[in-house]
Amino acid sequence: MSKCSIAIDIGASSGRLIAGYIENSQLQLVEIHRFENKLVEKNGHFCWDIEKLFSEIKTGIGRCKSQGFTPVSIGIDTWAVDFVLLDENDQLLTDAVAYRDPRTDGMMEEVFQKVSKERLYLETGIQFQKFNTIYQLYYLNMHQPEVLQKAKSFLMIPDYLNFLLTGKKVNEYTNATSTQLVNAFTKKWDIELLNQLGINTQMFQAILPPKTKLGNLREELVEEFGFDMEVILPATHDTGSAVLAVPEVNNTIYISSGTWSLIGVENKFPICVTKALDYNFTNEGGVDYRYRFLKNIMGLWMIQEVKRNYNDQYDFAEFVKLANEANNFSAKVNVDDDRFLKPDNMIEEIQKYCMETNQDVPNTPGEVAKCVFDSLAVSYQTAINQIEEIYETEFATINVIGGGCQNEMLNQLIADTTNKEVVAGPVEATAIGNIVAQLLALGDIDDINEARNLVKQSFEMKKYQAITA
Ligand SMILES: Nc1ncnc2c1ncn2[C@@H]1O[C@H](COP(=O)(O)OP(=O)(O)O)[C@@H](O)[C@H]1O
Ligand SMILES: C[C@H](O)[C@H](O)[C@@H](O)C(=O)COP(=O)(O)O
Ligand SMILES: [Mg+2]
Repeated sequence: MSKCSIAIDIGASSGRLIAGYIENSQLQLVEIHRFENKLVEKNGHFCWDIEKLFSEIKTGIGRCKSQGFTPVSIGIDTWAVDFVLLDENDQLLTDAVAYRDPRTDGMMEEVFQKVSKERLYLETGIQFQKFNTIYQLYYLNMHQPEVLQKAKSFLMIPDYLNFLLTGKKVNEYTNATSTQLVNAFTKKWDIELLNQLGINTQMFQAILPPKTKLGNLREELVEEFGFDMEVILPATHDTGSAVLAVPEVNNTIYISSGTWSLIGVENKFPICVTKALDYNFTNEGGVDYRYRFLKNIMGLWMIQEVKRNYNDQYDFAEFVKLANEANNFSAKVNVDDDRFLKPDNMIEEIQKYCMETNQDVPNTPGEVAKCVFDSLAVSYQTAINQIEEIYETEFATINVIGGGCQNEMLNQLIADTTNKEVVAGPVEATAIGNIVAQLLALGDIDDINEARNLVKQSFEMKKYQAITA
């Protein structure tokens, strides 16, 4: 039986359980279990099926031994901002409502009546996304105050899954920063801000950093699995784990390319200057209290929805092939328009946008896909220009990580549009960062530099240069 550490990485479109271990000075990965993640409608809201997700986690853990692995540790990472509330008996008071649910429409403006946008940004350094946790809680404050008053525990999605595994209730730092309720400098819950918004401060848990050893499994789970293991906090915000796996951060802009495209750089300090506010960049927490200066771009969510609209008739590789064949189609959309956050039909929304802007309307799967990929590349270029304006320097390399780095057409489009070298990989950057954080906690790796060198020597990266016309 091989000893390993297990990463549970659950993104907005898929989850995976990956076993990781070091052999021959390389990080070896074995995918043990992969499952779909998607929104479900529950009690009038878009929600995550948290019970199904935990069941999939247990299925994956149950498969380890049969695949020859004895896990010594496990870490869970997921998307950001979303949470559940527990009552005094640790029972769920809320569903796991998803950030794409329209309940937060207008909540940002309500909060600005109490706290200015400028103050929020100067203190938290977090980008203004209408689905941030602060606006979700403010919705509850306005429409279901009794729920907030009864709440004894606020747990973000990975925190809750950790609670189900261990019985321990903590808030992990990198994900807590995505709430826009953590002070970027003290790295603690901003109690004054919470009080000003009338949000119950008692339900928040201690904020603990990545590499914290949370404890062992609940007894009943040890019996169920036939083995125990340490539950360790990675960067439980999936993008925080992905960025840890970026092999070379110097002079590099990363694009964590999955359901979202998170484009940014790694810092040792927060950047909360006016220009960063104007361009809506964020300073999410990273491992070792570094900062992820980045912004959300709508991402491959758009092609995921196009795929769904075509009843999954084409897979992602086929969309790339069809887009390449539609190379004369040139209409583009502003991917960051809120209309693309959760449209009833993504294809129709893209077509409407093109009509409204007097462009050719995409009618074939290839034209729609090309419009999405071309539009993403333009949005990346804009964000890169903004980063270089704020940093007053040029970055030489763009490192695309995550599932989207398999989109060779988009990688080439990014190189052509930005005239920079694009390095693609690793695909499972998030899971890699998750495992690496565990190995750092276990002392198998000394520090982040050693971790990034291990990633560099373990995974192949593909390079793209701009093709001049
Ligand atoms: N073979 C492929 N070719 C092109 N794109 C791909 C391929 N496989 C996956 N993708 C892209 O990767 C995306 C999923 O990336 P992933 O990081 O797994 O997302 P998340 O973590 O948000 O669930 C898909 O939406 C798709 O656009
Ligand atoms: C809603 C957040 O902005 C989102 O979680 C983002 O931060 C993120 O991490 C998305 O990861 P995916 O793997 O789902 O693209
Ligand atoms: Mg992901």
